[in-house]
Amino acid sequence: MAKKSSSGGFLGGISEARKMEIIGILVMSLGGLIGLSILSYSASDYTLIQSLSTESLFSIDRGPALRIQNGLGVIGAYLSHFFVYKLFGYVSLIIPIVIFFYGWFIFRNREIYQLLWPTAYAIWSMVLISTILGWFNTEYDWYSSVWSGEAGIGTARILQNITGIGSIVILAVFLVTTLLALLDRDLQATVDRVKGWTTDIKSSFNNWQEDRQRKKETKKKEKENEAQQEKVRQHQEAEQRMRQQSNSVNNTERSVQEKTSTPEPEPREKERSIDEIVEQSQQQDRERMRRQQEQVKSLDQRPRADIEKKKVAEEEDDDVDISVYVGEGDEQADERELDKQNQDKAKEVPRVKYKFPTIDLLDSPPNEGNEVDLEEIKENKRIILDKLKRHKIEIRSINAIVGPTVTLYELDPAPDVKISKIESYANDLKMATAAKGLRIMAPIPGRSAVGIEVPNGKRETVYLKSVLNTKKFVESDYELPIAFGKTIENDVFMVDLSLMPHLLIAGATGSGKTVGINTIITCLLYKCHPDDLKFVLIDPKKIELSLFQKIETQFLATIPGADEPIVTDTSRAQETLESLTKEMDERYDLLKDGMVRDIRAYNKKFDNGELDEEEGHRHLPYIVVIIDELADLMMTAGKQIEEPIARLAQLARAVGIHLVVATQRPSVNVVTGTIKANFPARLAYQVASKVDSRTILDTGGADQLIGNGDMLFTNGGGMTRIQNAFVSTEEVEKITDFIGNQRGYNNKYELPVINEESSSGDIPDPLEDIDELFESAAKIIVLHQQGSVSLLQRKLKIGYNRAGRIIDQLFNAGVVGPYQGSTARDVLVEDEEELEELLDELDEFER
Ligand SMILES: Nc1ncnc2c1ncn2[C@@H]1O[C@H](COP(=O)(O)OP(=O)(O)OP(=O)(O)O)[C@@H](O)[C@H]1O
Repeated sequence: MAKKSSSGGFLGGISEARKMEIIGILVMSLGGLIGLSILSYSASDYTLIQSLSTESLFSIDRGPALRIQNGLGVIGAYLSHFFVYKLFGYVSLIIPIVIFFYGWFIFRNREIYQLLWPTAYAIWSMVLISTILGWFNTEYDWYSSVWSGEAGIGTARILQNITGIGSIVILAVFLVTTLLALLDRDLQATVDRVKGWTTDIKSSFNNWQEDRQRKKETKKKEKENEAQQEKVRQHQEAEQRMRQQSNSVNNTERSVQEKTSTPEPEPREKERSIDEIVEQSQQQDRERMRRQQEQVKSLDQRPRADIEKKKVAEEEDDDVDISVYVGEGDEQADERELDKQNQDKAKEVPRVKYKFPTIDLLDSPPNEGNEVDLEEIKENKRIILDKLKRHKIEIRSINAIVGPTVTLYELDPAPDVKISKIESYANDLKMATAAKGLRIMAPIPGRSAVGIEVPNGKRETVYLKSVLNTKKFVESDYELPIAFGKTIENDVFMVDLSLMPHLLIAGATGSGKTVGINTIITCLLYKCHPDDLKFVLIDPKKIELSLFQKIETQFLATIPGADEPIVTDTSRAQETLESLTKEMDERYDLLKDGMVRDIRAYNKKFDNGELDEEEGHRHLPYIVVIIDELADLMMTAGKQIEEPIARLAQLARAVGIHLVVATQRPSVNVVTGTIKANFPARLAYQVASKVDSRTILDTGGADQLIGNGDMLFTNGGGMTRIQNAFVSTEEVEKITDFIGNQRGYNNKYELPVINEESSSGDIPDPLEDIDELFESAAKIIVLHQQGSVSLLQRKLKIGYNRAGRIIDQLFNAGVVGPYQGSTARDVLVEDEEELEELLDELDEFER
């Protein structure tokens, strides 16, 4: 519903949208009436109205006024005299047409500034055409002045005075170029339209094929399901028979054992279908990861011929060639291209009026490209060769690739040199170059060369604008594109977060993590509409992400009743993560209901109107959860935080929930095995030690980085060194102001309410809604002597919330002790015998 205007009075009750519609109609009518008066212009009307007295206008007998031929009467006679006679003749018709269009734009609530260029074009055409017609009027008496008006004739005369007969040639040239400009625009538009049609036809054909395929698969699955259910039914019947037999033998035993072994067709089926979705999406992820790894590899193996090459003069005292390369980097896009694309994208979502941040909010780099210090390169070459010569290692040639932060020296050793030997002299080389951050790759992955990265004396800041304003970023069709920065070859390094699917970041304090997170968020803000993306920001340090509270109504998702848009305390963080797991479960149900495999297919189906809103279907935005400082959370809440993170990381990829988790302390008790196993994409800034580097990257290297956004990225395959793009706090502020000052959504995106009792230990009535798995759960807990939610999740293959609920019921029944934070609850029942007694008591109590 349109929001009512808050101002009081008569207009106070009218919504903004309705006001615009009324104004639009008024303006369109004005245009229509002026048009009518011009079209019905009659030269005699003006003489007639001059003879009319004011009284005659107000007399009931209209008399002479009746003779006015203009469709708008006396007013029309005046208006048309002004427009047709005084201004540009009938060509003045362009003016009411323009006014009409303005009215239409207001009526449809469209951006008026889009009419600026067409208005200028229309006015220019009006002056030009009336001048051409006026020119004929001045030359040929027979030609009526109503076509050009006095203004047209006047401009034609002035032109004739200045340029004589050449004036008609000039006018003809203007006319042709004006027409060309119009034709050109339309031609492009026509070509685009035709292209659009062919792609539409293609995509609907593909959709049709996909649909057919899907239907086939669904039928197959249904058949399988039926067969499975039949099996389960038979199994149940057999059990039933057995139960009846054993009933007479041992009544007590039956109650516990049978319930444990009875299969549950409904939840099983649900689990199975979720498993299928997960399995399929994992398979897709593996495939994507393989492609990304290939991409990274191809970066390493790229022929050097396609980058700009400069050769340093050879030195006299040695005969080793050195060639210096500077990557040309990615092609820059037109300054306005991203903005234009975003304007179109915003129009496609009429649900909310939204303007993407414009590229000019980002600072322009002071100078393009990085300077190459040839002296420094020569000096490093000399040191490297010198050292290696002393160890009798012969090098045939050297390539130096100058990146924004480091220069990579690629050494081509003589055939008899053992490459691993060079690595053993790493420390020696480090001492000799006195360079902090020297990294040796022996060999460079996929090549038979040795790489030595030496930091540049003067490093180049990679401005975010120079990364975002490239064709690569602008034209990318990634769902969640992140352009981290530039590689050593000056290429923009870009990934799709929706494919990664989660990202683990580590870096010592001051290494550039916060800037890195700001880069990630900014990239997403420049490419994603708030309808398609929400952030959940968890910031225990309280200040790092506070800048983003301004975009609350557009981009932030919170739990209901949250007092702050950014989560800063641990218990809230825990609640939020649990709520996210619930959102994930709900999304899986929606996907299952919609019979689709992932969020893309689901949204496509929903947007095509194939899913019913009344059945709870909705457009699902991606949710990017950013945790800045995992260590703080893990130290205070441990398992309570780890569990939902691991569960989200394992399962949430298909439903569009992605995690970006950063930590200063990548120690094993923060980045635990469970967390690591579920985060294949890792990003390391400079860390304090080799051990830290191993924890995050599974290998050394991050300890050799040199801070300020120097980073290593791996997605399970190779490792890429990147200089993180720099975005300043001021730039982020400008962007968040730009977005935050817009009206946004009436309601924030709220995550589902979690079952309070499952996390806080509130006590539900023990006799109400006892879970079917209650007794099985009790047995498991007593058997393992461990009152933990995750144990039940694993053993019973159920969700976190359900497991939590059962634990609370077990607490009420006296099987486990109270909630004790990060450690598991105490088990109060010693063995199965005691448990059976307790359950019997409970049975009696129920009766
Ligand atoms: N990509 C970059 N390019 C240039 N300078 C950078 C870059 N990233 C960070 N810096 C510099 O390093 C400083 C520290 O960065 P940042 O605040 O991101 O570190 P941090 O790892 O978040 O530290 P902490 O954990 O203490 O908050 C910045 O103020 C900036 O001057």
